[in-house]
Amino acid sequence: MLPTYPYAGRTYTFDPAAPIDISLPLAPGADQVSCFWAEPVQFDTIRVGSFVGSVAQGGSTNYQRVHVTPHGNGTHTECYGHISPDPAVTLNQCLRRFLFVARLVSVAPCPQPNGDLVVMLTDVQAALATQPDRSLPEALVLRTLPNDLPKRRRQYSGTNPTYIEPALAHFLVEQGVEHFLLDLPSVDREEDAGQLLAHHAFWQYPAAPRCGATITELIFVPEEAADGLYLLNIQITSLELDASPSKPILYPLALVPLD
Ligand SMILES: N[C@@H](CC(=O)c1ccccc1NC=O)C(=O)O
Repeated sequence: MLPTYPYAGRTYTFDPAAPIDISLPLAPGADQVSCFWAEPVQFDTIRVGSFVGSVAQGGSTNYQRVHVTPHGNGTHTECYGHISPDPAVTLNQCLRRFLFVARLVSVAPCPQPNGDLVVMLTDVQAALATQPDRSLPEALVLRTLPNDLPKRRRQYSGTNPTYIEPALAHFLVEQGVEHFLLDLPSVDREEDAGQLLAHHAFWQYPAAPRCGATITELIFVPEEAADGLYLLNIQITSLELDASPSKPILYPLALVPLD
C-alpha cells in the first residue's frame, strides 16, 4: 500500500521508491553548471603532520575541505537573507518544513525588444490553465523550455540568462506560493544595477518580509516528469547563511478517487 498525502480536501498517494531528483550535482572542475562568476567547486585534501586525508594516497580515511559558492555552483535554496543586511536571516532559520505540495509547469521565455529572454506571467497563467486542476499549492516548480540537457552544465556568467517578469513574482505572492523553484541562475536579470525586482517582490522585502518563503535556483527537471502535482521534499544543509546547496526531490502525486 502506498502512503497518502492530503491536499485541498482530497487524498493523494505517492511512491517513496520513485523519487525524481531535480538537483544538479556539485562536483569539482570546470564542466559543471556555473553562474555569477563563481569559481568551480573545489575539494582539498587535508594534510596534518604525517596524516594525509586521502586513502588513494595512503591515508586511513578520505578527509577533504570543500570550497563551494552556493549561489553560483549548482542547485541552491535561498531565503530573504539574500537581500537583507541582517546576517541572522539565514535559510536554516527560515526554512522549517521540508515537505510541500508542488505544481510543475513548463513555459518558454519570451524574447524582449532589448534581446532579453523573460518568463512572462501571462505565459505561466496560460500553461496553468491547460492543467486539469489550476490551483496553485504552496510550491511552484518552473521548467523553462526548451529543456535541453546542456542546461545541466551551462556556463551562464556574462551570458545575460533568462529571468522572470517581476509581475510573475507578485502573482506567486497573491496565490500564496511560498516556495518557488526554477532551472535558471536567478529570478532576476544578471546585471540589473542591484535592483533584484523579482527577489524583492517574491519576499515582499523590506515592507513585509515573507520569512518562510524560499527561492531555489539552478534545478534541472528531467523530461520524464510531466507537468502536474507532486510532493516536494527540499533538503538543505544546516549552514547559517542566506543560502544552501540543496536537493529538491519530486514524487508524483496520484489522486485517490472518491468512492
Ligand atoms: N543582478 C544583481 C546581482 C545578482 O543578482 C547576484 C550577484 C551575485 C550573486 C547572486 C546574484 N543574484 C542571484 O540571484 C546586480 O546586478 O547587482
